[in-house]
Amino acid sequence: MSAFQVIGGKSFKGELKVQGAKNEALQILCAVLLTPEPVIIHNIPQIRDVLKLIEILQDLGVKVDKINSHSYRFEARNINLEHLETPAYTQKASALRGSIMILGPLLARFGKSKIPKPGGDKIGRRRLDTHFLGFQELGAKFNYNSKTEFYEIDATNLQGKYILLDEASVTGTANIIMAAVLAKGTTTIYHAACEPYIQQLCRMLCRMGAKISGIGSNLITIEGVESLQGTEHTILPDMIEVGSFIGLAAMTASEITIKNCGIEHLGCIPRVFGKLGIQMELRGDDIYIPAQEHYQISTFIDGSILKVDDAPWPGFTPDLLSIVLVTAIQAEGTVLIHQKMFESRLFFVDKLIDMGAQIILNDPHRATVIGINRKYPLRGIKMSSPDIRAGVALLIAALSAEGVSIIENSEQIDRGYENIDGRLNAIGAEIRRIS
Ligand SMILES: CC(=O)N[C@H]1[C@@H](OP(=O)(O)OP(=O)(O)OC[C@H]2O[C@@H](n3ccc(=O)[nH]c3=O)[C@H](O)[C@@H]2O)O[C@H](CO)[C@@H](O)[C@@H]1O
Ligand SMILES: C=C(OP(=O)(O)O)C(=O)O
Repeated sequence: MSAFQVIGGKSFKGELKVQGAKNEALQILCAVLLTPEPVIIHNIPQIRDVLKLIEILQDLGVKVDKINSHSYRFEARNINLEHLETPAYTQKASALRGSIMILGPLLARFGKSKIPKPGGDKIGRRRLDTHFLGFQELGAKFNYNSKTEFYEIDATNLQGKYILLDEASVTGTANIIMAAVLAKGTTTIYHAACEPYIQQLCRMLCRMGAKISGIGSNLITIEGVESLQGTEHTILPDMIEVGSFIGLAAMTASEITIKNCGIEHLGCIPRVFGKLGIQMELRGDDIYIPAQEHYQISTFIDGSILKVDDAPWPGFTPDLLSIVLVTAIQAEGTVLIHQKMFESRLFFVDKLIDMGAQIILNDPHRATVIGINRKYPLRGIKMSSPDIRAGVALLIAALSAEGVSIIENSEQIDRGYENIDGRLNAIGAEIRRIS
C-alpha cells in the first residue's frame, strides 16, 4: 500500500493541464472491441483504471500499439473468448468498474460474454440491473452465478427493441448502446444517460458506421448495422479533474489557470463552484482562478441555506460532491451537501472533522458544512483514502492544512488522476510518495 506525505499550508501559482477523461476513456476503450479494424485513440489518461482496462483488452487478443504518451492504436481482429474463463481475467476484470462495458461489445460481435462482479469505488450499493435488463430486452439470455459471482450473457441474434431503462445509468446506457449498434432492426432507449461522455461514445460509433440519433438527449434511437469500421477519436478533458482543480485553488488561496477544460462540456460544474463564491474567469478554453483569501457561499433567493445535490446529467455529477464539500470548509457560510446516488460516499468527513472542519454528518446521504472562513487552518493528520474522489478531497484538505498529513491508500487517487503529485508539485505543492 502506498501513501502520500503532504506538507500543507502553502498557496500555489501556475498552470494545470487537464488530463483526458477517465470515464470517457473506459467507454471508448471498450468500443474498440466492436470492429476488427484499427481504432486510434488520443488523449488517453495514464491512470490505473485505464491501464488495467487496456491490459484486459490485450489479454483478450486486442493488438495494442502505443503511438505516444497518450495515443494508442487498437486492433481487435483476433479475439480469444477462452480468455474469459481464466483466473487472470477474473482477477483483472473485478478490479475496476469500467470493465463491465466490455459486455455490450462482446455480446454484439461474438454473441456471448461474461464478467465477474466488477470493482470500482466502494461507495455504496452499485447495482447492475439496468445493464442486464437492457441486454435481455434485446434478446440475450442472462445468468448470474452466485457461487462464482459471474454474470453471463448469451445471444445468437440480438434484436432491436423499445427499451425503457430502469434508471439513467451511465455505464448501463453505454453498454446497451454498444450491444444495439450491431443488433437487427431498431432499438430505442428511453431514460438514457446523456452526459458528454455518452455523447462522445455515440459520435465515435457513428464515425465507425453506426446509425444513432437523439445523441445528447435521453431518447436514443439506433438502427442496427451489419458491421463497423475503424476510426480515430480524441477523449475530452476530464470534467471531474476540472472541478477538483477549482476546489484546490479556492481551498489553498492559489492563483491557478486550468488549461484546456473543454468548457462547453462542463454543464453546471462552474456554476455550482460559483455558488460557493469562487471567482473564475473563462479565458478561451481555460479557467483562470485568482488567489482568493475570502469566498462566500451564497444562499437561495429566499435567503435559505444553499443545498448542492447530485442528479443524472445535466444535473450535477455525484463525483464532484466530495470536492464541493471540502472546498466549503474554508468558505464563509453554510451549505448542505446531499449525495443522493451513493450511500457510503460521505463517511470520509470524519477525517475532515479530525482536521478541524466544522461539518455535521446528518445521515449517510447528507452533510452540512459550516465554513470557517479561514479563521484557523485545518491541521495535518494521518488518514486513508476510501475512494478516488474522497481521496482527492482529502489531498486538497491536506494541502491547505498546517503541518504534515499522510494519506494512505493513495492507489485510490492514482485510479483517476494522472501523476497528481508531479503535476501539483510543479506549481509549488509538497507531496511525496512513501510506502
Ligand atoms: C466508470 C464510470 O463511468 N463511472 C461513473 C458511472 O458509474 P455507473 O455507471 O456505475 O453509475 P450509474 O449511472 O449506473 O449509477 C450510479 C448510482 O446512482 C444511482 N442512480 C443512477 C441514476 C438515477 O437516475 N438514479 C440513481 O439513483 C444508481 O442506482 C447507482 O447507485 O456513473 C456514476 C454516476 O454519474 C459515476 O459516479 C461514476 O463515476
Ligand atoms: C465512482 C467513480 O469511479 P468508478 O465508477 O470507476 O468506481 C468516480 O470516478 O468517481
